[in-house]
Amino acid sequence: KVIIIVSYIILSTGMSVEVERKFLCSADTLKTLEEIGACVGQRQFHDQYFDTPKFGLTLRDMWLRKRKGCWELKCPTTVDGSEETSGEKSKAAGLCTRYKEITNLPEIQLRVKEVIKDVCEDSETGASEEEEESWLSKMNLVCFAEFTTERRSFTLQEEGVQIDLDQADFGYHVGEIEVLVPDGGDVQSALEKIERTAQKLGELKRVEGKINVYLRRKHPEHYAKLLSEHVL
Ligand SMILES: Cc1ncc(C[n+]2csc(CCOP(=O)(O)OP(=O)(O)OP(=O)(O)O)c2C)c(N)n1
Repeated sequence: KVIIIVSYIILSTGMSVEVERKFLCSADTLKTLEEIGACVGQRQFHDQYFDTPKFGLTLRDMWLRKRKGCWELKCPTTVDGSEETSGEKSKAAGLCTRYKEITNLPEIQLRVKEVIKDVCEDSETGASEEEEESWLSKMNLVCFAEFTTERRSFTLQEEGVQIDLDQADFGYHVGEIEVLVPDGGDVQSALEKIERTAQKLGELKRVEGKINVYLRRKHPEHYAKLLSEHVL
């Protein structure tokens, strides 16, 4: 009983669903955005992505990342049985991705361990700062991608969405319309907000995300495998 309660507490923290649509930000889109949106900030961050040497996480569509000292794990929303409803099978839903975003380190470690248990050493994972890097080696996780992004963020207040314009240091830029839905929240309404925002911004061309392009350029074999396994 205690184990069930503890698991429930762990699983109910640091979790939300990120619904987003990536687009090519043309000069026209930027002009429209500056007219109808409010700029809410500009920042720079460095991302490091981790996986096992045989890519045991990303081949299962799980993306472990460290950004500004914080850990994040993005994994498919279908993992926990929260399948999309028929109402979401729209054109708008097809243009968006939705991933469970976990930011609670003990839970990230639990999920990662579940997926790559075959390669883990038989020892406890530590959450203290000194032990932080040791959990990576215990789970045989190495950094396979890192880059810095310059991000400008806008908001359309009436929709409650965030629009990020990213310039990555390996020479790639991309825009994204994003809504963060709290665990158990309304994904359908997030999709509708994104669709209305996209319509306001004009004709949006669909493009790949930064890590996709990074992998295509720096790890072409793994990128090809992710395509053939239908992860990307
Ligand atoms: C079109 C498409 N893109 C990515 C994936 C896989 N995938 C899911 S999460 C993910 C990791 C990258 O997540 P993303 O949201 O693109 O990162 P970023 O651009 O930095 O935005 P932020 O996290 O700051 O909001 C990937 C590759 C997919 N299956 N299909």
